[in-house]
Amino acid sequence: MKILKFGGKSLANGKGIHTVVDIIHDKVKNGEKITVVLSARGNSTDELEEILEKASKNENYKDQLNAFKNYQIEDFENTNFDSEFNTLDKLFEGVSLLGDYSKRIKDQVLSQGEVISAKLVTQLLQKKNIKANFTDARELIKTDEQFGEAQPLNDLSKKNVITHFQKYNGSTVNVVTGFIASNTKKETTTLGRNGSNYTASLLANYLEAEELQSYTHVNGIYTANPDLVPGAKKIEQLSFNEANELAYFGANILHAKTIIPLIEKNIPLRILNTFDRDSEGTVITSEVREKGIKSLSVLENVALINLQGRGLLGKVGVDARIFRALAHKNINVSFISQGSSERGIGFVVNADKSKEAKDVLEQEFEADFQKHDVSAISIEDEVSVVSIVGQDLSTFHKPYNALIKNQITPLLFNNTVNGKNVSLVVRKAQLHRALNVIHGEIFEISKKVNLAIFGHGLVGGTLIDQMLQSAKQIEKRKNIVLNIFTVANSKKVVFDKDGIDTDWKAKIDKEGKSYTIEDIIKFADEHHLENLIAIDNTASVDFTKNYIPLVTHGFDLVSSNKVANTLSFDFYKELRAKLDKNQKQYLYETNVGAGLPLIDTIKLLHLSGENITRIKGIFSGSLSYLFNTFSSEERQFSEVLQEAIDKGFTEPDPREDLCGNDVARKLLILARELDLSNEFEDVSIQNLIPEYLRTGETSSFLKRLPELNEVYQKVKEEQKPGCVLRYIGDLWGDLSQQKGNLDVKLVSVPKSSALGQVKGSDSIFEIYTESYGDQPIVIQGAGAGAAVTARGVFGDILRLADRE
Ligand SMILES: NC(=O)C1=CN([C@@H]2O[C@H](COP(=O)(O)OP(=O)(O)OC[C@H]3O[C@@H](n4cnc5c(N)ncnc54)[C@H](O)[C@@H]3O)[C@@H](O)[C@H]2O)C=CC1
Ligand SMILES: N[C@@H](CC=O)C(=O)O
Repeated sequence: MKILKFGGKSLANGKGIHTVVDIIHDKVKNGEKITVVLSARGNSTDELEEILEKASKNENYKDQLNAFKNYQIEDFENTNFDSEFNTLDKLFEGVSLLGDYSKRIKDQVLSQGEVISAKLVTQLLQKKNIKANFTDARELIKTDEQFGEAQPLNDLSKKNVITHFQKYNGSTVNVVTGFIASNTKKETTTLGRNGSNYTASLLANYLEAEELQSYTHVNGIYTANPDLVPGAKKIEQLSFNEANELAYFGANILHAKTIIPLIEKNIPLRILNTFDRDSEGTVITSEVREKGIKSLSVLENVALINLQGRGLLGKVGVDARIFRALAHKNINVSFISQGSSERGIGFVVNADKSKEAKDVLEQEFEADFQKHDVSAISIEDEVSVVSIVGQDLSTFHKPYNALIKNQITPLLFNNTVNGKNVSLVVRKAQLHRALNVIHGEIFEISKKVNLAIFGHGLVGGTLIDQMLQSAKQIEKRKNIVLNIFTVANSKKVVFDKDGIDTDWKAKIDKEGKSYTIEDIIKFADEHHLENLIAIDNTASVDFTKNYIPLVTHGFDLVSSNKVANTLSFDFYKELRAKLDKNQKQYLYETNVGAGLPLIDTIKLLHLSGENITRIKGIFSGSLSYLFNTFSSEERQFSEVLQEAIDKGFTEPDPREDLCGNDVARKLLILARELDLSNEFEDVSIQNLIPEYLRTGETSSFLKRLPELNEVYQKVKEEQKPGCVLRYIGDLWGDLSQQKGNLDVKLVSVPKSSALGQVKGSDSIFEIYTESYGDQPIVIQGAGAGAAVTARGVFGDILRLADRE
């Protein structure tokens, strides 16, 4: 004999009911001996409870009651539930008159949900010529008188069940009401929420069934709730002990009580999906596998109670008083954490008991309040408990660190003495994100990194294309999913929580909306996006105002934009303090030398104590191209400059390069890497733009480029023979002092020198240090260009994504 139990979601609508009937029909036709246990349909139990509440408050409950009745019959015209509906009418009327109800009445009301669903399925089976028998569990399962949470009287119940089933020789399907029972006075009782599973498990035990099959709307037990964690994986097999732990820690697909009758008779429990008949589900047996399972479960409807006070410190018997007072009111405490330094005790109770728990404790500690030994008893309602079942403490640092990096600080932490389960209380608003972060870490499945890209011009646009092209490879090789959830320019933004696709440009043109940075933060928050990185590919001063809000809302930063690192030294320090405080990182390798590994090299040399004495070189890719080409070819200055612009080497406004600001910024960024506190104004800059061309629109400047020809032709011709023009940056002086000397200027150098040899758009950086003496460390390569810069930004993103 197999016991089949169908949950409310399987029975919620006509399609579900017919699927259930088909499953039963097929099994019977297959010659299987089965008994069926049913829950109430859909949300019927909750609905009945709500109507009851309304009736007791003398509110209009009749509309909702009529809707309830219609729901029960709507897809099934020939059914008749007059008797159940009359019972409900009378019960609600009585409650409405009295303005109150007892737990006994509530059980009578709620029981009608199971009676209706079992009667309905029985009738439908009979119509399909299956011998089906409506079985009211109240006739069989006898309990004590604890209405709402009744305990079965096992001997009596077992005797009743066996006698009843003996009446049927196995060819009849008993369709049994789950959840409900009765006491010895024949009054209806219920077995507590999720009680239908318990009914099925009791029947399996009494009848020594071969298997209990619990049909749900999911394919089995998952490593986490797949509705909340898309990466959750199905668990094929579990031991009873593991299932028990999961049940205790909130896996509501199981009920802790369900397992025990099955363990007693070693009956496997299989969790199946009504709507996916090919799935094997999860089977729970006594077999223990060597490598235990890990799973995440959640208790959502809980509250955290905090008892605080100086007088609690070291006082004997406080805990005992708390537990005694709560036990007296039948309030269960699931997790507790005690901190002597905080002089407080925090513990978790069911949310619906939190108010009562607070009242009880206020009474118990009334005298202690007066003596100021206890200062406050507070309730935090909006919390959830996440339990990592099977989590060894030795590796717990991984999920914990990941939580902290995502700005989720658990309110309370608790582990079992065997060190195999860890529970964390987190704020409800952070639950979704917390689950995904922990799950990603403990199962080492792909880590999702959520990216917000600001600026999609030459660099930003190339970066997006590079990322979309390599995303699959990166997921395969590094287990990292790069999810670009937003792209924004100076005016418009598009969002897609699941990641933009190759049509992003068209989307931003057609669907883009205006935005503020708060909209981006809100979107990430509302969609519980974890591992956030904001990428600045603008050249905007204004945008840098968003850095601190982004950091304080949990974003790491990557930027090709050099502005933030070259604003006042105060802002530079403030940003770093905010990054430290929020445990966030800011990477900007492309700020100097585009894709060249310059900043990292300087940082490491400086950190390792190497004394850097001077950094000199050609810092600008565009000006390198300009002067290399102009010096070696007989061409107009303006023609070569236009070429540098067209090749994407210059800044969005090329005057930023020509006036020396871009090189000055790079020099200042390196100086600050060496802990020098120079300001931008400290840089001595030779501006290459004649004064009369410095102001006005970029577009009009671009039209007047030929006016530069005469000036630079003269400079070229006035050089010594064998010399070429180079625009260089030089950082020098006693670099152990607060400030260094920073020079940006046009020089004429021998063609045969290191600087004179540089070609194309290459940059060259000579790093002089104490240990290397006169022989500088030289870094040379493409110093500008959208492709190399985007690659460098991509590298920074991967570095952040890859860290533990
Ligand atoms: N081109 C190169 O070789 C290198 C460039 N960089 C840096 O890369 C950055 C981007 O350069 P390009 O792509 O050439 O510029 P671009 O002008 O082609 O693109 C800039 C983008 O930023 C957007 N934008 C401007 N202000 C904004 C704001 N306040 N909020 C949001 N978006 C805004 C624009 O709408 C545009 O999409 C610059 O900071 C530049 O210094 C760094 C290293 C090398
Ligand atoms: N405009 C810059 C681009 C890189 O920072 C340059 O020419 O070097």
